[in-house]
Amino acid sequence: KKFATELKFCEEVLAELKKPKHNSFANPFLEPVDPVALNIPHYFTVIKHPMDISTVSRKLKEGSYGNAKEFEKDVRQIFTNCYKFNPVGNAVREMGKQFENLFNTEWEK
Ligand SMILES: Cc1ccc(Nc2c(-c3ccc(O)cc3)nc3c(C)cccn23)cc1
Repeated sequence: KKFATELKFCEEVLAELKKPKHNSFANPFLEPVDPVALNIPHYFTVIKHPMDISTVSRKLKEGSYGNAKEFEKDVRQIFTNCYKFNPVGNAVREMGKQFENLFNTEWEK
């Protein structure tokens, strides 16, 4: 796809991920994980590439993504971080699964 239309699509997908109606499962992924607030001081020793939707949004606005693939890579980093840190059975892990499902549905449109 032409560069501009590719990034326009990324903006549209991001807008959908941020909609309040998805808040029940998207919430933990909208802002950077705060290890102090969450009392998980070891977070940055476990997660080498922190990522969240607000950071993806900023990078998209700043023109940091050369193409849709680079955008997708950062979004999927959010999911892999979630699954690496939150063990099976943890509620946030299940929220990550729901959030990934939403992204996959929008991304394939
Ligand atoms: C002791 C403990 C265990 C698990 C968590 N996970 C967690 C995460 C999280 C999200 C993404 C991520 O890559 C890592 C963690 N976000 C939260 C929130 C918003 C509330 C409660 C728990 N949360 C927090 C504390």
